[in-house]
Amino acid sequence: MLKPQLAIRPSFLTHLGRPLLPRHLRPTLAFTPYSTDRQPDGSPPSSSYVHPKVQKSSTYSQNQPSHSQTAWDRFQDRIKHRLPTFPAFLGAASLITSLIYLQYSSSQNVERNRDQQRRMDATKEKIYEDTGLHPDDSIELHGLRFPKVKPEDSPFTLDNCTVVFVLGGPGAGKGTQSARLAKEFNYVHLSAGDLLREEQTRPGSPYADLINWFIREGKIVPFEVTITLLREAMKRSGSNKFLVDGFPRTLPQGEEFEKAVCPARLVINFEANEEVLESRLLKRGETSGRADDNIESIKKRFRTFVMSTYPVITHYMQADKCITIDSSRPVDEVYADARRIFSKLEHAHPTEKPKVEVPAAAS
Ligand SMILES: Nc1ncnc2c1ncn2[C@@H]1O[C@H](COP(=O)(O)OP(=O)(O)O)[C@@H](O)[C@H]1O
Ligand SMILES: O=c1ccn([C@@H]2O[C@H](COP(=O)(O)OP(=O)(O)O)[C@@H](O)[C@H]2O)c(=O)[nH]1
Repeated sequence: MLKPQLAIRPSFLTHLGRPLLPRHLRPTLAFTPYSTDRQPDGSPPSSSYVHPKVQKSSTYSQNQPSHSQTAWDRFQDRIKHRLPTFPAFLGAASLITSLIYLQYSSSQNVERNRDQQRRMDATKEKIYEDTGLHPDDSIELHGLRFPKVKPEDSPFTLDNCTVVFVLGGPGAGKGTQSARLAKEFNYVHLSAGDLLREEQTRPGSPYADLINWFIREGKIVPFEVTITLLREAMKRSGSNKFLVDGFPRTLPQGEEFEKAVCPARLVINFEANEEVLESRLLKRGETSGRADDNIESIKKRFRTFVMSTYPVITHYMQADKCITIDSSRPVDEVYADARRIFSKLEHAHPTEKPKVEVPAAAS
């Protein structure tokens, strides 16, 4: 009985080399039939014994290379005798080329990095000479260089504290109402704007130019500066009840403050339309001496409020932590609503806002 047996033993190299050969040189799979019958001399069947009927039709004449040998056969022979084949040669060549290229590019990188380092050192020296601030400990923003503030250097977390954020557009009456509330309900009133203005005029403050520029432009001073000033003021006060007026100005500021210092108990939003706000601010500008109470800065402040601060109010409204008071009414009327809220705050459940009905702001 004849059984076919694969003469080509599958190996990685035969598969590797096969596609490189032109189609007409590729072998068709040749079978070397062998017999399971006993051999003519009576010895047991052997895979090396080829039946005479099929011996002639075999593609391979066993160990003897013949003139009709194909390129594939020669390739097979080379593998068998562990001689280098074309794909192996190609692989080795590409490996060597890659190594040479890697070596070349890494030496180029080293040179480029050295060059960059030299340029950075020169710039740092110049910054140090020009500003007296060490470049590694300072930041440049809008052409202004100021020392890096690291709130983690002065950690301050309050346990058992009550913080109420007082928000609203510029001129909404945050400062006016907060001052009265703080007095009556024994809170410490911290106006972020006032703290920044104090820092701006403090002799030797490295942040003076920076704060001046941001306030005049109606932009929000980098948070690290403001939170540091707030923390210092909170520490100094020795209290644990704060009305934080005009802060947070952005969502990340609120998140950071609540995480690092203390969660807000409540948010009061004083609301009035831009027409009312503008006329109040222009009037205040006649005597306030503030660099931002002029029409150009006011317009910019309105834009910043809508873009950056209103989302903070919306966020706390959605969290059911915010009460809005119509502040376009006279000061006393506004205060009457505000004090009703604070009267109930002490007795309200610590996670709930006080249930007080206040008239909606006119749109
Ligand atoms: N309810 C009000 N009606 C009229 N004027 C007000 C009222 N509340 C505050 N003001 C005045 O408007 C200006 C802005 O008030 P302020 O409390 O400084 O606002 P904010 O702190 O929100 O900028 C101040 O001159 C203040 O006296
Ligand atoms: O947390 C704050 C509070 C205030 N400001 C700056 O201080 C200015 C005045 O703020 P303030 O609250 O004193 O006045 P408002 O604009 O609300 O009338 C703002 O326009 C900002 O430039 C800031 O950058 N971060």
